[in-house]
Amino acid sequence: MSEVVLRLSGVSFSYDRQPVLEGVDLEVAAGEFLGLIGPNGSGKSTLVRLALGRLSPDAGRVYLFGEPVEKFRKWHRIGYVSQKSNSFNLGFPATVYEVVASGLTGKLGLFRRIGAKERALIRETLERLGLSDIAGANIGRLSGGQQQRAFIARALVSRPDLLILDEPTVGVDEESVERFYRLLRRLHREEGLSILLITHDIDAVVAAADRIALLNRRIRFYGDPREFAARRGDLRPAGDGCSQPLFPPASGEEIRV
Ligand SMILES: Nc1ncnc2c1ncn2[C@@H]1O[C@H](COP(=O)(O)OP(=O)(O)OP(=O)(O)O)[C@@H](O)[C@H]1O
Repeated sequence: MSEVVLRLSGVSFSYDRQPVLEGVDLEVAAGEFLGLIGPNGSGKSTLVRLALGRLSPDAGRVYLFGEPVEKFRKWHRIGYVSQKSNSFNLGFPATVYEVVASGLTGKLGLFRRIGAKERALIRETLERLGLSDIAGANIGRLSGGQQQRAFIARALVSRPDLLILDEPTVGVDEESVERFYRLLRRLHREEGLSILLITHDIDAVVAAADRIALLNRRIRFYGDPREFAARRGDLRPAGDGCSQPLFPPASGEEIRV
């Protein structure tokens, strides 16, 4: 049986008294690429915060690599690019190299210095993401696409087994978005990286992922991307009683939800 890198089992969560997630079951198997989609405010980022142990569920359990999240300590096994990375304190005078190096803090601890092994890891990661030529550039001066690659490089430098990306293509030009999906496919297919991608790029994620989860407080669909593509016009936001489909049928254009 293949390892499950992330499992949410019966997870419910409310902010104050407002329920945001109810009875969510979800897993990412080793080497799997799961696309998580859903309308604005449907609980996607909250699910990620629970998966990373930054919030505790009101009910249910979260496991990372088979361990309850509250006991999990091997954070270098997880690379995380948050929704806010692109607005990451861009006035801060950090170079691309320094941003990528900061991804090793979890592995090294805050006070251990970077040695030859770590420098090699950083160089290799910069190379892999096509950032070597701009390693010395100030992050604040780069294009959205270059910044995005720098944040992905920061998440990858500790050689994680699971990469979690929360809407990484927001504010990034079209060509960089295409390049981003090519990169994800390569990391997933050639390097066996497990990926949880939260996105509004439905067509792109349906084409790239192994499985799709559609969230709207509860999981509304969980399965094969081709089946999702065939059924997307029938999926309702609040179950069968609702007449409004959650997505229009595919039109060949990218549809934002
Ligand atoms: N810290 C918070 N305190 C109170 N309510 C919150 C907080 N964070 C999010 N919410 C609310 O919880 C609900 C789910 O938010 P969440 O950010 O998880 O959704 P999302 O699917 O990631 O949305 P989007 O696609 O817009 O990023 C929303 O109604 C949101 O307003």
